[in-house]
Parts: sequence; C-alpha cells; structure tokens
Amino acid sequence: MASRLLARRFASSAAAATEKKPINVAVTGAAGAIGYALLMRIASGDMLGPNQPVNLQLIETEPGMKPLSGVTMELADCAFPLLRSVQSTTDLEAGFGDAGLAILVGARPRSKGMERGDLLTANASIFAAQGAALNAAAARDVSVLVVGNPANTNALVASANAPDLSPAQFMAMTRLDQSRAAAAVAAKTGAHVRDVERVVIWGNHSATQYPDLTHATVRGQPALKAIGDDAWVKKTFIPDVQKRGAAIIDARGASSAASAASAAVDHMRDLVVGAGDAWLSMGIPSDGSYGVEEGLWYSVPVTCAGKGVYQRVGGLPKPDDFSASMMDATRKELLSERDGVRHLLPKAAGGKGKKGRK
Ligand SMILES: NC(=O)c1ccc[n+]([C@@H]2O[C@H](COP(=O)([O-])OP(=O)(O)OC[C@H]3O[C@@H](n4cnc5c(N)ncnc54)[C@H](O)[C@@H]3O)[C@@H](O)[C@H]2O)c1
Ligand SMILES: O=C(O)C[C@H](O)C(=O)O
Repeated sequence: MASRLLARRFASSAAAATEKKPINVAVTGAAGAIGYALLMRIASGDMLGPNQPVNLQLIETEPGMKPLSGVTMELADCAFPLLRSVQSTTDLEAGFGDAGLAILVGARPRSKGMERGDLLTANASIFAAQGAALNAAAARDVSVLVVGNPANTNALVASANAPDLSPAQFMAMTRLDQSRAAAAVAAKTGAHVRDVERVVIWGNHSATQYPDLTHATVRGQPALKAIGDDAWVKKTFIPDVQKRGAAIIDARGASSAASAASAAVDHMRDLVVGAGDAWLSMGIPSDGSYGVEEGLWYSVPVTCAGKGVYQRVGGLPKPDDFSASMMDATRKELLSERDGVRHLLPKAAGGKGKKGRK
C-alpha cells in the first residue's frame, strides 16, 4: 500500500515537473452564445491539446458580467484538469494582459434581414478600442482571431489601432465558411468530410465571399470532376455557402454559435499546433497578390507550421474569368467597408510586432 502511494506521488510530481507553461487565452464577449460554446472547448483541451494548460482571461461589458459569472461557475463545475485560472473583467488591458492568444467575439450579431456589413457602425468602434488595448497589454507575439462581424473589416480596424504589433498577427475568421463548403461537397459526393481538401474561401466573410473548388480534391481526385455538375457548383453550392449564416438565423432565430465556436477552435489549433500541408482559409492582410490591394483583410489559403506561424499558399495559376470576377466582387465590398471605417483608422497604420508572418 505504502509503495503504491509513493509510486503515485512520484508519478504526479514527475508530471508536474514536465508540465507545459499555461497559455493565456483572452476571449471577448465571453458570456455570449459563441463564448458559451467556445470556453468549454478551450478549457477541455480541444483547442490546444491534451497537455497544454490554459489561463482564461474573459472580457465582457458591464451588463455581461452577471451572466459571465454563471458561465465561470459552470467552468469550475466541469473541473477541467487543464484549466489553471479564470479571470473575468470589463477592463480591456487587464483582460488582454500577457495574452498569447486573443479571440475577439464580443460584438452585436445580425438579426433576420440584415447583412453582416450592416453591423459596421454598431461594431467597428469596439475593435478600435480592443486593438489599442492589445497593443498596450498583450504578449508581443499574440495571435488575434477576429470573429465578431463584419470580421474582416473589424480585423483591419483592430490592427490599425495596434501600431506595435504586426498586421499579420490579426486574422479574420473564415474557417466556418471553409467547413461549410467542405461539408456541402462531402454531402454531394458521398465522401467523408475529411476526404475533402483544398477548398478555398476568398475574400470577405459575407455574402460576396467566393467558395472556390478549383483546387479542391475529394479522395485525392479533383473535386469538380467528382461532382461533375457545374450548374450545381454555380447555382447551388456557391450561393448556399455564401448565405449559410442567414439560413441559420432564419431557422434558429439566432446566428450560428456552436459551429462558429468550433471553427474558432479549429483555426487556433491549426495555427498553434500546426496542420502540415493542409490548406486553411483565413482573412489576413493582403500583400498585393491576386490583384487585392494591401490593407484589406482578404481571405486566402494558407498553411500552418505551428507556433502561430502561417504561410500564404503561393504559386497558384491565374484564376479563370469566373473566379477572377468572383474574387473581384468580394474585394470591392471590402474596399467599401474600409471606406466606412476610415474615421477609426489612424494615419500611420501597421506596425512591426515580434512575430512577422508571411
Ligand atoms: N466570423 C464568423 O464566422 C462568425 C460566426 C458566427 C457569429 N459571428 C459574429 O460573432 C459575434 C458574436 O456572436 P454571438 O452569437 O456570440 O453574440 P451574442 O449577442 O450572443 O454575444 C455577444 C457578447 O458580446 C458581448 N459584448 C458586446 N460588446 C462587447 C465589448 N465591447 N466587449 C466585450 N464584450 C462585448 C455581449 O455582452 C455579449 O455577451 C457577432 O458579431 C456575430 O455576428 C461571426
Ligand atoms: O451570418 C451571420 O451573421 C453569423 C455568422 O457570421 C455566420 O456566418 O453564421
């Protein structure tokens, strides 16, 4: 008995000695619908892996603090072994203090009949304040994922207000669109979703996005060939993916929440842990390629090597006329969204940061 106890004690002190340093994860809008689904997944280890402890730094508005206290009670009651601490605050700099990862969810969702761009006035100023606070308080190599809509332009606003961080550290979430597109192709071809690769989301997380199957494969074969139905691709697949968010609002009476949280988990996991040669879509600052001017957060395919580093997929052939016109339409929408937030963009936008990514 004594030797079994000793062995157990030895095993737990060895585990403590090799335990990784916790990662500080800041989440805004933590008491909202997405926050509720997201926090459980982060704390359980779904996002950063089964050996990575986390500290949660939760940011809410004043009225959000009471519901947030209920969420933190539930987090405690889950007794997650990887959850080291939970801090709840309305103070942006306290909430972002030393954060290595920041997921910016807190913003108003659209309701029936609205487009995501209609949220620009209500939401963009939130991201100016949050960009400034990240600049002041977050870890210098923080990776920031913007989920709150309109996500691409909010990422631009946050980055523009964080002059000491690299624009490349700010990403807008289009992973949900990628997953929706892959799921639709899997359903059409009878394949499993894991057999659908290289689906690309170009441009804005909006109804102008271009879900592109030109490079996609199903079980290693060209997806367009496996589908064999160009009319379905153009008349059903593309509009369905573009309008999936609205279809969910129509059916559920509220915008997607669990699937949005799941996409944020997938995005951050691939970014931090790495995803080999898989193509993943992210809204990142344009570098002038694909005819998209610099300074727009435009979704493109990337690969993720881990540790927060992503690499844009390069060397793609010139898009055909259909793809080029789709890519241009979403670029134009992003330009007009940028015009709508000019007042929130300081003149000398864009800084260096410690972790440049290309
Ligand atoms: N990019 C995507 O794929 C995607 C998918 C789904 C939803 N969204 C967007 O995510 C956002 C949140 O959606 P939701 O369903 O969780 O909404 P929600 O209304 O359920 O929750 C939003 C939460 O944010 C909080 N909040 C508002 N302003 C804040 C601020 N300044 N600082 C901190 N917290 C703040 C609110 O108090 C609330 O608790 C919406 O803008 C929605 O459109 C994006
Ligand atoms: O469509 C919305 O407004 C919510 C979200 O962006 C989605 O794509 O589900």
